[in-house]
Amino acid sequence: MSAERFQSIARQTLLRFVLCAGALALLVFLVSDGLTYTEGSVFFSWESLGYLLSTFVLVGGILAFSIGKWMLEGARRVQALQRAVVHFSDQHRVSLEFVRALVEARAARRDEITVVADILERMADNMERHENLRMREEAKQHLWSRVFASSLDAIAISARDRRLLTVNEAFKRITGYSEEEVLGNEMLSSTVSVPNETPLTQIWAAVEMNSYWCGELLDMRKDGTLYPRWLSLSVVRDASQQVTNYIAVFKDITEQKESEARFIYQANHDRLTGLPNRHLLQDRLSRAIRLAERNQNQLAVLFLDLDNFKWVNDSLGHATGDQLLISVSRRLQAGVRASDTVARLGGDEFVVLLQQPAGHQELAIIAEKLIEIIEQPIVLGGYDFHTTSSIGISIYPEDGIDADILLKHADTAMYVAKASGKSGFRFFDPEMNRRAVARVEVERDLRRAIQEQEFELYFQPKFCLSTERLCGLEALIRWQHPRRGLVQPDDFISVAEETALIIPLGEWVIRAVCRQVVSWRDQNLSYGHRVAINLSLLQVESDAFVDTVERILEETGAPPRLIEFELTESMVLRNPGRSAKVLQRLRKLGIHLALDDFGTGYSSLSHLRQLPLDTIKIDRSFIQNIPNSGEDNQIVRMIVALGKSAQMIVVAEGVETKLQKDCLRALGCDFLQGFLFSRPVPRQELEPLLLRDNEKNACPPCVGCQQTLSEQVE
Ligand SMILES: Nc1nc2c(ncn2[C@@H]2O[C@H](COP(=O)(O)O[C@H]3[C@@H](O)[C@H](n4cnc5c(=O)[nH]c(N)nc54)O[C@@H]3COP(=O)(O)O)[C@@H](O)[C@H]2O)c(=O)[nH]1
Repeated sequence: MSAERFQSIARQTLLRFVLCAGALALLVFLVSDGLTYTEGSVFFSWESLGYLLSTFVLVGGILAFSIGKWMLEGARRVQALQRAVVHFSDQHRVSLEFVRALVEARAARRDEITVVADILERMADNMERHENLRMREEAKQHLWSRVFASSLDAIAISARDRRLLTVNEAFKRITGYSEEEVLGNEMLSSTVSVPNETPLTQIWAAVEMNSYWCGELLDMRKDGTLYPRWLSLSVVRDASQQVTNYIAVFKDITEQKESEARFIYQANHDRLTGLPNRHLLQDRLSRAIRLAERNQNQLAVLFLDLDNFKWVNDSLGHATGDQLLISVSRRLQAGVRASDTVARLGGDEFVVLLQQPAGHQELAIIAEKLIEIIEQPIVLGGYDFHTTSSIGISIYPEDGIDADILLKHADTAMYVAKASGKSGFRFFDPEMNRRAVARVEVERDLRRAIQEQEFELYFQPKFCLSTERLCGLEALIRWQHPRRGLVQPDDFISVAEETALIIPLGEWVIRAVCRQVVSWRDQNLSYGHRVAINLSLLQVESDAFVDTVERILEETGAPPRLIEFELTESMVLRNPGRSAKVLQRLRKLGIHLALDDFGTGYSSLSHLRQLPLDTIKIDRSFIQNIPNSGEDNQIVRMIVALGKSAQMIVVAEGVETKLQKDCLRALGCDFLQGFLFSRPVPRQELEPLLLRDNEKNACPPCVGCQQTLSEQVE
């Protein structure tokens, strides 16, 4: 089709549309193959020109082509296309709505399609949209000014020279300055300091580079008071990326800082005493170590533990225990320099960190002083209360070069101080550490040994002085360690007691003895009156103890009269009221009760008389010095006399010489036990010594045996 013909068709169509449908514009395209347009033109009615020029003229033919192309495709897809929207993304984001689109195919020629677009209401829509946009813009401006005014955060806007142009209400409230007073001032001019001493120039450089900076600054109010503020500083740039303004948004973070400080304080201090806790102590100790390393100094860690705190807590209650801890913490603080640290690790454990001690001698003086000030009476619940403490000392660098090791070694030394009689102090030495490590191994092995039943009983005979015959046995535990061989009780009983493993271990001993006495009875083997079993404090204090004993007796069928329990004086005196009750119950079961190691606990026999005891065993320490020590002779004589007057059997333990034996005979002892007669021996060695015929070989009546014999007859 020629260009003239195309123009002519277009004009005719335009005319028809303008006349018939009030069309404002006409787009005419020539599509040669039914798909691709080859030519196009846009015609506008005179009425529409006023509106269209501003937008369409700019894009001219290209726009016409785009619209035409779209319409062609649209028309093909939806034959009856009535309504469609096309968006053109130019700067003004013009949206054209084609109200009606008609496709008119001129049948005469297949390659000739005239697309007529009737653009109606478009301009009115555009106008309305422009108006809406303007109003929205105004509303936005209004909203922004309200946000600016009512923001709780202070906002300050400066020009590109950083001189303030405007500030909001929050700014005035926080800083105390009016707008007039700060306009023209340089932004951030009231800053006093920046954490980490970052210079302001560095902050501005960061803003220039990243368009943003935020951080904490210390600022001065108009009244001269300082406050921390959290500030965000940003840059406004124009289209050519030139800085036009700076915006500072900040808030007063005093409260936030205070609550942060409170949180940090709580995380680092003991709630009860206000002393540094373990966490803070470790931090201070690590710093002190670094400093000492730099300055080639020493420092010392004193680990302090109260000797009877558990008793206070259990007997006088937790409130009293708390009072005691507060009082101790104050005394400790008063006892050292302000530059030293007193910390509470928990419970009754305190640590004193001493900077630059002069040496062992000075440390010993300080430790003694601390023990002494804690020993001063403390008024608890209206009463004067005395407490003692034990201290372990470790020194940097000789005992360790890191915080954990120094604390661990001071703790080990404290443990040794406590074990060697309490109310004292000890310096750490490597031997202590070796023992501590060995102790951990013993505990681990003991747990396994209890599972695997690696224990066995040895028996040490007791002899009657008047008849010189076997009159009883003491059962003594031994541990057949798979690696270490036979382990003596002194090497594991204390660990078992500390770890409470003595409860299952003690139960094993009682059960094993009960089974043994039944077995010997069944074999008609006589060992005298009974077999003694050593008890530990923890067993006696355990609520279930008497029930356990009763159950074992029932389970094994062992006659209670064949069993004797040995308790030490210190065990009984620890809680006399409770001990008396336990002993009464055991006595009621028919079990004999002996007081072991008598004479070491300074208890009066009159006190002990109130307990249902059958036997007292004079401690080996008195026996070993007789007959040479007149004093010990005297003590043994007295114990024998007191025991007799209380109708108790008196046993002397640790008899090693004939002289001792003769002396004890002269002093009137009933039974003797000791290496002179026999060491503890295993069952296999003992059994050949046991007598076959009960009747014939039983210990004949003697002063010491009267009581037991009468019971046997019963
Ligand atoms: N709670 C438990 N404690 C127990 C148990 N078995 C033993 N023990 C206690 O262990 C301590 C050490 O016991 P052991 O090594 O068996 O020593 C006993 C005797 O061998 C020793 N002894 C006896 N005669 C003499 C002597 O002439 N000289 C001398 N140097 N030592 C001698 O005394 C120990 C028995 O003492 P005691 O108990 O006071 O009668 C020891 O304290 C045991 O109590 C257990 O099963 N449970």
